[in-house]
Amino acid sequence: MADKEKTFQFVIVGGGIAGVTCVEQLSSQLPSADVALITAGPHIKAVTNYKQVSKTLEEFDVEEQPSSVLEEKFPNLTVIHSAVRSLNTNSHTVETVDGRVFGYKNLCICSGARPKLLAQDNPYVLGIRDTDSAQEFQKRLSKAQRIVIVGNGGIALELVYEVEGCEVIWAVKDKAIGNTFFDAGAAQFLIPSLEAEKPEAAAPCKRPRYTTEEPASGAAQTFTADRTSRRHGSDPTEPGSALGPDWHEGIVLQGVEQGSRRVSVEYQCEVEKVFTSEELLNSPQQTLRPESVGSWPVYIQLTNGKTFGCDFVVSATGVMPNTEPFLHGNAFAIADDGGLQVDDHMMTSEPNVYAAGDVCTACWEHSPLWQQMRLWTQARQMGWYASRCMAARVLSEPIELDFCFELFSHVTKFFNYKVVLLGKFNGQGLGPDHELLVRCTKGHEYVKVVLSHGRMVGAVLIGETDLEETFENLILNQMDLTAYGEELLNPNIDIEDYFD
Ligand SMILES: Cc1cc2nc3c(=O)[nH]c(=O)nc-3n(C[C@H](O)[C@H](O)[C@H](O)COP(=O)(O)OP(=O)(O)OC[C@H]3O[C@@H](n4cnc5c(N)ncnc54)[C@H](O)[C@@H]3O)c2cc1C
Ligand SMILES: NC(=O)C1=CN([C@@H]2O[C@H](COP(=O)(O)OP(=O)(O)OC[C@H]3O[C@@H](n4cnc5c(N)ncnc54)[C@H](O)[C@@H]3O)[C@@H](O)[C@H]2O)C=CC1
Repeated sequence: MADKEKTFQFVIVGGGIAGVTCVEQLSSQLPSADVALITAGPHIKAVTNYKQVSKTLEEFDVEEQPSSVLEEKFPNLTVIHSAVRSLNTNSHTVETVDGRVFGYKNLCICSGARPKLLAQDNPYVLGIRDTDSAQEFQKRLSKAQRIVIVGNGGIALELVYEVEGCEVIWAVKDKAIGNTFFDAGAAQFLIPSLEAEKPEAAAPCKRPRYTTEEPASGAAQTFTADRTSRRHGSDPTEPGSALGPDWHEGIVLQGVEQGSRRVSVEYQCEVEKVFTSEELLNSPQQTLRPESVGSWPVYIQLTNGKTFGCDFVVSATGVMPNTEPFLHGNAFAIADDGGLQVDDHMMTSEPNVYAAGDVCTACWEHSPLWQQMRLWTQARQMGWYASRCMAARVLSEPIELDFCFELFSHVTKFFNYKVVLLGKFNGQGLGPDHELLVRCTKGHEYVKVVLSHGRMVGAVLIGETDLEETFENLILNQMDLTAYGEELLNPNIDIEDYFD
């Protein structure tokens, strides 16, 4: 191993939302500390226009910026453009792929996650994570007549709604769509949107997009995924930062045909096998051969006995934390989902090593109203809190678990509806010991409240319900709502006034 080039007080690995938030907060709190950000690509993801909407709900935009913007803002910061190849927690050093070695006093790993693909090396199976993979998807889609989307979470929900001019077969394991966010009732509310035309010219998105081209010096960038160039200087084998809210706005998700959306859902099935045309022709099991054999480049056999030919398969089947291979050789405690276990100070099992964002698994005793989901907001919150924990340790100050981990909250958009999820929105972990109240107006709104022992513990709000702040308060103050019964969702009562 080469000699140590320099030892920094803080080294942060990863230029996604978790790593960049961590760097910004550290540099603001400890302006004289020596901080290094090690990240593979030339760009970083920065949170802009941050707005605390209520006690726990937050909104912000995301900008992909050249890392020089960060260095100009924080003179104490050095950005090292290379991926980490290995970490040695005994010697407190990291080695980058370009052979340089840096020492650290405190390290925060924010290396994100990568798609957990159904078939790792199959060229016809794509995952979507960063700008490059989104571009590859768009390029392949533009020539496609039929694709199969496997998975029932965030990416699948976005794609089935957005893709046009191409037949989409959507294979889901469950009885209803969107299992990571919704119950069957909400799914039923949303399904008609798949058959309806997309509303004309959606309001222009205020969030800046992500780029693929070198910007004018110091400028933030715009995503134009019809360009085919790669991120300059980036290694295509290294994962870039994850896309985020509204990533698909501004890129054309259009297949080879004209016309609108055509989606058919295959419920309660998994993938048995993915075959190429040649493999099918050579298969001894004649029954596996669909009539179309030879006309598609790839075939997918589902556990419901059906086989579909298609141009390619999108594996939207969740993510795997990025710990391989650079953390090998250390004794990190790893959670069942593959994440680095962190305690309530975002510290891993290795001394002076913290982690934040998609790469980590929150292993402290959670508030009864919070759960981890690998989301943009949680990446920001964890990066921010990890930096505060590191600073508190250096300053020998006490620090308590941040309030943002009290209540799970997520605002997003699916099928052109605003979606707000609060607390145990799907009764997670409550067993049969809970009650649901639902109010639904077709095509307008879906409101579900989860009650446990008369107290509100979660809610799903789809549409412009304007209920999020009141419900957030009711969940946080754990008021006994037994006396209100179903009146709680009576549309003729102004609930905000009621609980004022
Ligand atoms: C298509 C898509 C849509 C999404 N939509 C939403 C949404 O609407 N709302 C929402 O809340 N969340 C959404 N998410 C999830 C959200 O984007 C992630 O949870 C979040 O960005 C994770 O941030 P992170 O900083 O932990 O990781 P990442 O953004 O993945 O950043 C990790 C960084 O680490 C770097 N890195 C990796 N390995 C190394 C290494 N060995 N050495 C150096 N650097 C390394 C990478 O280059 C990258 O810069 C979406 C995700 C995807 C893929
Ligand atoms: N609007 C939002 O909040 C969005 C959030 N995201 C986030 O981005 C990340 C990646 O998104 P997704 O890949 O959609 O992950 P996800 O975790 O949201 O969903 C994964 C889905 O794949 C299914 N699945 C897992 N293994 C499978 C298998 N072998 N066969 C069939 N189905 C399988 C799961 O049941 C689940 O429905 C997630 O962290 C997600 O939360 C992504 C898009 C939008």
